Order: sequence, then C-alpha cells, then structure tokens
Amino acid sequence: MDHPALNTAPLLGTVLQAGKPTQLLGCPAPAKLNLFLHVVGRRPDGYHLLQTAFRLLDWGDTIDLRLRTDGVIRRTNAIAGVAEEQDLVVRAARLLQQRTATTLGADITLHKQLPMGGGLGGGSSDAATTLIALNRLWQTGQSRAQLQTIGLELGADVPVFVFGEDAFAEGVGEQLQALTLPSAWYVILSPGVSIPTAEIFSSKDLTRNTPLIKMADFAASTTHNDLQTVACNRYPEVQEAIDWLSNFAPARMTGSGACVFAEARSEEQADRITKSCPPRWKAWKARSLARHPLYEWLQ
Ligand SMILES: C[C@@](CO)(OP(=O)(O)O)[C@H](O)COP(=O)(O)OP(=O)(O)OC[C@H]1O[C@@H](n2ccc(N)nc2=O)[C@H](O)[C@@H]1O
Ligand SMILES: Nc1ncnc2c1ncn2[C@@H]1O[C@H](COP(=O)(O)OP(=O)(O)O)[C@@H](O)[C@H]1O
Repeated sequence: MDHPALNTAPLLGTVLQAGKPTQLLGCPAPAKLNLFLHVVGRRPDGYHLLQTAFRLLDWGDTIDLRLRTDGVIRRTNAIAGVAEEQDLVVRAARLLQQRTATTLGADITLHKQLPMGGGLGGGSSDAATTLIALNRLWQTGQSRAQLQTIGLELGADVPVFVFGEDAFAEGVGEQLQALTLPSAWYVILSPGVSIPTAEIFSSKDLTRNTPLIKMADFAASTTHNDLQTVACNRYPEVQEAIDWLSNFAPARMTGSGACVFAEARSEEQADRITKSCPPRWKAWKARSLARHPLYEWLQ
C-alpha cells in the first residue's frame, strides 16, 4: 500500500476577533507500536503492571474540531463499530470540558484510518489528540502533565500520546521516560481480526511475572510480548501473520494485537514486503516519528 504519511500540519481555520482559532482541521492522531511488552505484575484493581517501549508512527487517524459556543459536544460522522457516546474522542472532549468548566463545545469529525482492536492505540491516540487540540481551541491552558492525568482516566494508553515522544513505560503504562531510538521503517500487518484488550489481559493463561528490566537494557533480542502467546492461542491468524512476516525480519505482535510488525532494513525493503503480503491480510509501511506532530502545542 502507499505510504499513508500522516498530515502533520493542522489547519488553524478562521480567526475570531479575539485572535482565537474557531476550527482546527486535520489534527493528526498517530499510531503506536509496543516494541516489547512485559507483564510484570498486577494491581489489586486488576490492572496489570507493565514494562513496554512505545514507538510513535507517522501513520494514523485525523480529527477535525469546530468550535461551538453553546457547550454541545458531538461527533458529526458515523464510525462503524463505535457509537458516538462511546467514542473516545467524545469522552475525551466531555472530560476536558468538565475538568476545566469551560462553557464551550465542539463538533468533532473523526477520519478513521487505523484498524480497531489492532494494538496500534488508535482510540487512545484519538483521545489524546482531542485533548491537546481542544485545549488549544478552548484556550483551557492545561499543561502536558495535566492532560496526561486526564488522559489516564480514559485509558492506560492515552498518556503516552500526550507525552508525545517514544517512551519506556512502566506502571500501567503511564510512568513514562523518553526513549531515544534511531529512526526506522516498519511493516505493519493486520491479520483481519479485532482483539479486545480486556480479553487478553483477563486470560488465565497470561504470565504476569516477567522479571523487571532496566531501561538501559532494552533491546529487541532480550525482550518479548507477554500478550502474544495468549493472543496467538485464541486467534491463530495472528500466529500465521507473525510466521509469514518472520520470513523477512524478526516479527512480533504490538500491544494486545491483532496487528504484527517488523522493522525493515530500508524503505525499499518495507515496500517489497508490503507488496508481497497475501491478499487475505492488509499491510502498510510506516516510519517512526520522533515527536508527536502536535508536540509544540503543549510547550
Ligand atoms: C495493551 C496496550 C499496550 O500499550 O495497548 P493496546 O493493545 O490496547 O493498544 C495497553 O496497555 C492497553 O491500554 P488501553 O487500550 O488504553 O487499555 P484500557 O482501556 O485502559 O483498558 C482496557 C482493558 O485492559 C486491561 N488492562 C489495560 C492496561 C493494563 N496495564 N492492564 C490491564 O489489565 C483493563 O483491565 C481493561 O479491561
Ligand atoms: N475513536 C476510537 N477509535 C477506535 N476505537 C475506539 C474509539 N473510541 C472507542 N473505541 C473502542 O475501543 C476499542 C479498541 O480500540 P483501538 O484503540 O482501535 O484498539 P487497541 O486498544 O487494540 O489499540 C474499539 O474496538 C472500540 O470499541
């Protein structure tokens, strides 16, 4: 498939007399990969303690936000499989509105590209982008740390997108340290199934005692994804996709699946692999992203 590079330049739209934007169009919500994921324990509330490396990609959804002065928040388009009230963009907007007591609202249009239940963090990234962009549109003045805290209420994966850089994560995924990684091309393959994160974490077969590693020791050869065994047992398509991609480069699953990925040696190799993908699956190439495209909006 063509390289679906993420538009990194949202349009500010028309300007009010007070110099404030009234719309932000094409706000990027990048995908993530979990380069590894170790389950190292479990909290009393059932949430799992993890160690993982998040890598942001230049591929994702985009979101249009239009200011409303009547306080109403709504999604303007239908998204198959996600009701408006359940959509993380709507929930993120309502939560920010509540926490900041703003009287403003927004019309939200979500342009969905990322496969759902793919382990690419699409919903979480949509939520983070909504928080960052509405904070600007509504001039609600929340800091990056404040938005990370609000984001955590929506999901364990939301804070890293607000953090906006590749990260080594601990806790439930919210304790973040910036990770400097060389730029890379990846091939991402969707085996065509959607895997609910909760189903994998609640499996009795999941091992929850991988020994802790130090961030400095992080290297693909010494790490793995604990969720992969459970996902592959339940969804054989995931194992098949890993086996196929492993013919080209070391392949593993991202997050709780279903997508699998491999680092390519070059863009050309990424092209060759995506072109030879069997028609029953979808494959994309994507490049690492050093920073979230909206990073500067939270300085
Ligand atoms: C597995 C990861 C890895 O990055 O990504 P995805 O595969 O979902 O993209 C994340 O930890 C997913 O984060 P997120 O998708 O935001 O999860 P949440 O909505 O908070 O939780 C969904 C379900 O997973 C379980 N969960 C989630 C995170 C965690 N550290 N421990 C858990 O046990 C929760 O109990 C909940 O039932
Ligand atoms: N904006 C959204 N985009 C995707 N999924 C969403 C969104 N809002 C809510 N969801 C729900 O979250 C679930 C998991 O979403 P997603 O982030 O795509 O997968 P993953 O957690 O595997 O990375 C979806 O199946 C859907 O029910």
